[in-house]
Amino acid sequence: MLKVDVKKKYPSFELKAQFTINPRSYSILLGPSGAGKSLTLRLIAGFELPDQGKIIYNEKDLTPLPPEDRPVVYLPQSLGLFPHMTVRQNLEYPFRCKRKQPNNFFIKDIVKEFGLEKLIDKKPRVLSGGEKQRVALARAILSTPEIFLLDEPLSSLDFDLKVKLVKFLKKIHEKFKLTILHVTYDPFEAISLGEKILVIEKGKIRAPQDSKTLKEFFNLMNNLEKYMESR
Ligand SMILES: Nc1ncnc2c1ncn2[C@@H]1O[C@H](COP(=O)(O)OP(=O)(O)OP(=O)(O)O)[C@@H](O)[C@H]1O
Repeated sequence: MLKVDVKKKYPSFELKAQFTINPRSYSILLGPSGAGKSLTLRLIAGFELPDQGKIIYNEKDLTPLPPEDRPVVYLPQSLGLFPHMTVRQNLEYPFRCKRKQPNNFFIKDIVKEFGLEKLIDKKPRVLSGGEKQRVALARAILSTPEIFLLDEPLSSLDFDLKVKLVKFLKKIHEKFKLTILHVTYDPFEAISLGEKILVIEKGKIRAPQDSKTLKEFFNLMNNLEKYMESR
């Protein structure tokens, strides 16, 4: 289990985050722009350090560890694919990073699962938004982390593609039994994917069992129908 209990203060923003993530669960951190979603992920990944508090994973304190020693992968909004490398080279990167020979059986499996066969020798600049998302997710899986931190992974996609990738993420989550924390401002993504939805507003995360949050959650569900109709 991942336990987050941290505070971080900037001159114009303060984050107080206290929540837990269960193993193999799909959790959503839902909130508007500027609420502190990316900052929360960056604290868990170790790219930022908290002013107070700790991040504990399976009884181990991750707080003093550098990003490379944490059992997490952080998938940024920009995806971080290497533009000068082909899809294959991007997928091999997690192995090279750990100074290991690429596991070609594992790569082949993932390429098939993610439908990347025809893209394998292409460079990221010629891929569509959805294809880039799939390559980035495939590469994240090949790095075999224990926790996936996905920062608005579907935000740049049109609605039809988003629906496809939502289904795909669900399938991948179930098949590989992943622990995912997915950040979004989109209630559709939250409700479609989240087994647990944490709501963040102005740097404060409210636990899902909190009644106000639940009320908001049900309002979101009611709004979902209207949202779908409006597309
Ligand atoms: N290194 C930093 N220095 C100063 N302020 C920061 C820093 N990092 C984040 N902030 C502030 O923290 C607030 C939350 O930023 P964050 O990127 O977490 O928002 P977000 O919820 O992910 O928004 P978006 O959906 O637009 O990406 C912002 O007001 C931002 O200016």
